[in-house]
Amino acid sequence: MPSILSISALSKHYKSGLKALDEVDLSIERGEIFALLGPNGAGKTTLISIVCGTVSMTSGTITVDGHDIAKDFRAARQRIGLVPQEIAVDIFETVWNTVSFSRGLFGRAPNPAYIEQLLRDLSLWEKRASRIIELSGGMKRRVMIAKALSHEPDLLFLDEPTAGVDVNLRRDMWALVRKLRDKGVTIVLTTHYIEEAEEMADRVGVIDGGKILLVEEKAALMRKLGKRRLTLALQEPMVTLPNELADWSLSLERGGCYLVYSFDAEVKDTGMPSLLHRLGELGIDFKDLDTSRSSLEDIFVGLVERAA
Ligand SMILES: Nc1ncnc2c1ncn2[C@@H]1O[C@H](COP(=O)(O)OP(=O)(O)OP(=O)(O)O)[C@@H](O)[C@H]1O
Repeated sequence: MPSILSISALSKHYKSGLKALDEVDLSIERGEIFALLGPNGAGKTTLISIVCGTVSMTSGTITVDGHDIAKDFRAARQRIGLVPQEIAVDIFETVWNTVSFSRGLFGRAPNPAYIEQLLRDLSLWEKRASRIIELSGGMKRRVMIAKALSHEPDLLFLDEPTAGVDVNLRRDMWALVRKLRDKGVTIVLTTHYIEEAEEMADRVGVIDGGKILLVEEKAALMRKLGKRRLTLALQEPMVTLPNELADWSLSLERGGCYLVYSFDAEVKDTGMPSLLHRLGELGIDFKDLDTSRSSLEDIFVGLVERAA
């Protein structure tokens, strides 16, 4: 079966001369949650807008469920749901009408039972007769999702789904996205919250300056680039590292009060026991120790810095 979304050699040069996308290749597989990460201005929204037909491409090819967006736009677009960053609905319209009308715009026959189930799944059923203006911010966001799903798309784009929402709502959104995936919807989300990608994504893509820097399964990425850190709070601050410790990758932090050892998270012989033994021999005492694993955020920042 072909990928649900296949992008090849996609470039976008805005009239200003800015190259927002530069020969981007990307395939999204059916049923996955894919997180597209990138700093401000990386090209994420441009990419989504081109796939959804609101921005024209300069060159490249895009197919959605096998339909080329240049040749067969309607069929391609019908398979896509888009939840944009901004809440864009008629605020004086009711929840029910907003979601039902949107289905009609995609040429789908009315299906009140489907819309009812959708509103129930999104905890909006009780609010179906309310006007959008009467809803809380979190409910408005859920209406945007219901609207995007009204025509039963296979591929859902969520552009910054949790920007500016509180922690509880963010967790609700994550649960909702997982539920949608379990129902067979493929999800592409853009986010600045690396925690969000770490929590939800099956695969992660990193984009910067209009170029895809990396696409990788999240777990493999964390394994490959992840480091562990052993932090020792020293009894006595150290000014420099003694030569006797040159075999370990060590650094001093916070005015020499902490000794930090970074090591590969995956290797069998971490070098940690021998380091602790050596410290004992050298009479270097510590009052506390802590180990941690590098986060997707550390990996992301490292990648973008290297590219810059
Ligand atoms: N209509 C436009 N005309 C000219 N340049 C544009 C236009 N829209 C976007 N750009 C530029 O294209 C680049 C990519 O913008 P885009 O909105 O795709 O980035 P993004 O990754 O979505 O950023 P953010 O995370 O801030 O939303 C930016 O430099 C932006 O200023």
